[in-house]
Amino acid sequence: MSEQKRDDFGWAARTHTWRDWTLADLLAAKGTTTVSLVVPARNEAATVGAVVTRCREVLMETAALVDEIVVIDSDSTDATYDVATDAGAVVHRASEIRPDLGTFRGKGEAMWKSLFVTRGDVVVFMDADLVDWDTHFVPGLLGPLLTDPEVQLVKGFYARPGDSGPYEGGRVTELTARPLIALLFPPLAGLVQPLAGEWAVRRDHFSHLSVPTGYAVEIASLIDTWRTRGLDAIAQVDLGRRAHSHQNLLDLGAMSTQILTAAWARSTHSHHADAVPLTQFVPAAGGEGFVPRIDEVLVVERPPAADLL
Ligand SMILES: O=c1ccn([C@@H]2O[C@H](COP(=O)(O)OP(=O)(O)O[C@H]3O[C@H](CO)[C@@H](O)[C@H](O)[C@H]3O)[C@@H](O)[C@H]2O)c(=O)[nH]1
Ligand SMILES: O=C(O)[C@H](O)COP(=O)(O)O
Repeated sequence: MSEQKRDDFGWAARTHTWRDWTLADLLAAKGTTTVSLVVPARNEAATVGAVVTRCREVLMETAALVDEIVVIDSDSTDATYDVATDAGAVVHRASEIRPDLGTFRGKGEAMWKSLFVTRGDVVVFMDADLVDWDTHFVPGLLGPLLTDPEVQLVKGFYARPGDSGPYEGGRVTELTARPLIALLFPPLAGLVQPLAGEWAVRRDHFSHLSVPTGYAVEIASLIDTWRTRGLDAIAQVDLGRRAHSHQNLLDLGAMSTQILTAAWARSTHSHHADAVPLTQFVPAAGGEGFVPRIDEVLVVERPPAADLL
């Protein structure tokens, strides 16, 4: 396979490593800019405590880079709320934020709702299920935003050590996101991890975007940022390595459906229903043969939060 680049749309110029900035550089560049770290979490009692504690100690107490750490509890049925509170985060239940706006399941919903309870000029998102990561993720993501006023959104990328070696992007990334980008949004093809949950964005920009309530929040934000602000508004930063807990393949099918729907809506087509019926096949009771299982995958989008603040 040829590794020659046909057209990288200038991604080399907007690709950085977290080592490009020291903490001292970033603290100086931060000035009066405020930073919120937002962690959407659904049933992450096992890992959210370490994410909050380590970020609080290193990024709030040792260095004043982050002004608040907010966990958005996304309909958890485990002890996520209490564990995150004990670790020192401000914790909100997504369903209790702006109850007048109703509530939907999903990660994008938690992130959209975070705009109503945080105050940072810059919002950094980080998954709660990280098991191999470090606190430099946050300064790394802030680097381009604090030093280049044109940048609106910064994606993290990393090696993802796994069964098929360190260079795969993840199953949905390789089987849905990359082919989709190649077909419909080729200028975004230079993104190493388009679905990374570790990314940062200016509040003023994110609050003007329509936000899918589920897992399409990442792909939608990238497409909409490129369309409204141009490619120079996006940067990506190598954060080293990261491992997380894995969903089963059938659940990733629902994630792919949400991503495809959001991309479809942003292509020349549009989709108006709130859910897409996804047929999957599971073993029949008794173990003989397979039966269809139809999952109504939620694909609702929230309007720009700026209209509702
Ligand atoms: O309804 C939900 C589902 C998930 N999460 C949280 O969102 C984060 C990421 O969820 P996860 O299910 O671990 O996602 P992945 O399978 O790892 O999916 C990857 O790809 C998704 C699609 O772009 C991104 O949204 C994810 O951040 C990214 O890690 C975790 O903290 C979850 O607890 C919620 O807050 N609410
Ligand atoms: O980024 C992805 O493609 C999804 O998070 C799935 O990742 P996984 O295949 O490593 O579970």
